[in-house]
Amino acid sequence: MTTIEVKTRIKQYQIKIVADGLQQLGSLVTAVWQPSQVAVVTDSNVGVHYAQLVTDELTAAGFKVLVLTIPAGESSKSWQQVQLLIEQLSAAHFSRSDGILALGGGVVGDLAGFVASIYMRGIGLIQVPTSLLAQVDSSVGGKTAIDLPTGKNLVGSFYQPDLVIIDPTTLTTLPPRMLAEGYGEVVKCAALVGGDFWQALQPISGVAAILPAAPALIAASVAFKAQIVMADEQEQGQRQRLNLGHTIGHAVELLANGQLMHGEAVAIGLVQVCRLFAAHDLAPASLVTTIKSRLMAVGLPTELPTELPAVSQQAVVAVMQHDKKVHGAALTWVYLTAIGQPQLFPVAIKDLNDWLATLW
Ligand SMILES: NC(=O)c1ccc[n+]([C@@H]2O[C@H](COP(=O)([O-])OP(=O)(O)OC[C@H]3O[C@@H](n4cnc5c(N)ncnc54)[C@H](O)[C@@H]3O)[C@@H](O)[C@H]2O)c1
Ligand SMILES: O=C(O)C(=O)C[C@@H](O)[C@H](O)[C@H](O)COP(=O)(O)O
Ligand SMILES: [Zn+2]
Repeated sequence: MTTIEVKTRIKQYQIKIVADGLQQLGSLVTAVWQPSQVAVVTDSNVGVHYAQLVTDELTAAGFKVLVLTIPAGESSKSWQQVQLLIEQLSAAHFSRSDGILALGGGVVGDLAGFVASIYMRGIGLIQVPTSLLAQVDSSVGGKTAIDLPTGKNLVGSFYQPDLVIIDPTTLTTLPPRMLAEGYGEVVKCAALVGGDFWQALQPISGVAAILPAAPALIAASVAFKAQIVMADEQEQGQRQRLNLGHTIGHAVELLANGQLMHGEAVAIGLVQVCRLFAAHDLAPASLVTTIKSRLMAVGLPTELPTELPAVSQQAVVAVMQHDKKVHGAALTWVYLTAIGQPQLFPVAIKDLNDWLATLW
């Protein structure tokens, strides 16, 4: 078992990376929660595999369990699902002594985390991520969110969990496309860190190579993210680096309307931001091929999806104006001058069209 400590201004918790952690869930959870009611929020794919095991473990440990299943997919990060979950918690008389255990990918974690943060102004939350993306990124750091038609994650909170239990064994049921998209966030993280982490990606070729490397990739990603979150929980400064590839990625993901997964859109965003800053002579052009080769090695997309008419330059610029890195009249970009060397760069909103012109 690997344990990583996270200490923020108001919360201290542990991230535990445990092979077969679901089989030990009862004892892991009782280390932080007294027996009470637990709502296991999961989705229609993940619940089939793991809801029974989790329920049995929690019940044996003395908890009363309510399983709440949402439809799988990004469209569940919605007001409608927030309302449904909250009404179900209230109908079951959940109190502030009770908690939510988010069992699933980033969609479940973001939605259930948001609900935990607003129901009764905040109840207990444990993240049990089951996708690679959620294990390397979304379960850690306390960002919770739902989407609006105008942009990704526009409603949410910073709400740290009481515990994160990462069981890499759950990745054995994850479909290859989802394994690859989670790897998109690993490439982002390794590109920010550089050094041994970046070197560790060089032998990974083909989706099948991700699974055996996963425990080490998860530990490296989570350790890095925890450091950033501890230094800047609410993204006033250096946490913005974790948004590398997301300024274009989030806009493309939203406009693709379900055709691209988050990690796929981030993969496109990573390569395109390197192209953009190279075109403006602010970064070496060689970075484009360096990043692209790691993403293409597992079959991730790297080009703007020009076959989707909704993803036009004009539409991307319009969506970017809702990016949470807009401060006043400028949007802060994250880019790399080298692997392991992220930088921030503000661009005036009024200049975004011209700024992006080289990409289309
Ligand atoms: N809060 C954050 O810091 C943060 C960070 C990165 C991404 N995100 C968000 O996370 C979301 C993407 O997360 P995701 O890629 O995990 O998507 P997801 O939650 O939709 O999961 C991907 C698919 O895999 C399935 N799945 C998950 N685990 C499985 C398993 N073990 N076995 C079988 N099927 C499984 C899901 O049902 C879904 O169909 C996006 O909404 C993104 O904005 C949040
Ligand atoms: O944790 C963070 O901070 C990140 O930026 C991680 C991102 O990978 C993640 O997609 C996050 O949800 C993006 O947040 P947003 O504030 O840009 O919506
Ligand atoms: Zn992301």
